[in-house]
Amino acid sequence: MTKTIVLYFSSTGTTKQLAEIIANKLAAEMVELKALDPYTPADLNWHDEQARTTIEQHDHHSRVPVDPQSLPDLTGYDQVIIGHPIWWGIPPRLIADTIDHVDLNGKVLAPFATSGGSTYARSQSFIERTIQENNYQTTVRTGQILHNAKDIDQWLKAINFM
Ligand SMILES: Cc1cc2nc3c(=O)[nH]c(=O)nc-3n(C[C@H](O)[C@H](O)[C@H](O)COP(=O)(O)O)c2cc1C
Repeated sequence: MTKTIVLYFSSTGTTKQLAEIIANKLAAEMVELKALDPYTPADLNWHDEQARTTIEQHDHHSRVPVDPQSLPDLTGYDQVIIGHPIWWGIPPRLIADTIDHVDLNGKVLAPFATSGGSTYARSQSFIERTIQENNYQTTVRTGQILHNAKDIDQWLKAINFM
């Protein structure tokens, strides 16, 4: 039987809600990714040029450490779903650090996000580039911005996860 795990990062709970719906639908394990240095509300203020997330997200190819204790062992899983918010058009940079530190070789990876309006296109490129940087043999499905249970059903069917 195909085994799926859902990893998610969520700073204000929106992505978490969707990750929970997905995990329930697929009867999949779910794991929360945490920043090694947790984000404060001030860090998330995109109106502030000096806010931590503004600086991190504009620092190309940088990595933000994920808490290694939040990382699961992916041995035995065939399919990996990664959920995240969109920050400045792309995934939070700890998602790249996560990809660096879990072994995605041989897995099918399906990313999704929640956003205030951005599409998934730039995030898809970000995820695919990070997979290439790690030389993983990973099949990356087309990611999507998800809003509700209906979107989730459509997406999971489109990527052959349901
Ligand atoms: C620092 C920061 C930057 C953001 N940048 C974008 C963006 O570029 N495009 C967008 O559509 N939404 C943006 N958002 C909105 C979030 O993607 C959206 O609120 C998301 O659902 C939050 O998910 P979470 O509650 O799981 O953290 C940003 C939010 C924050 C905090």
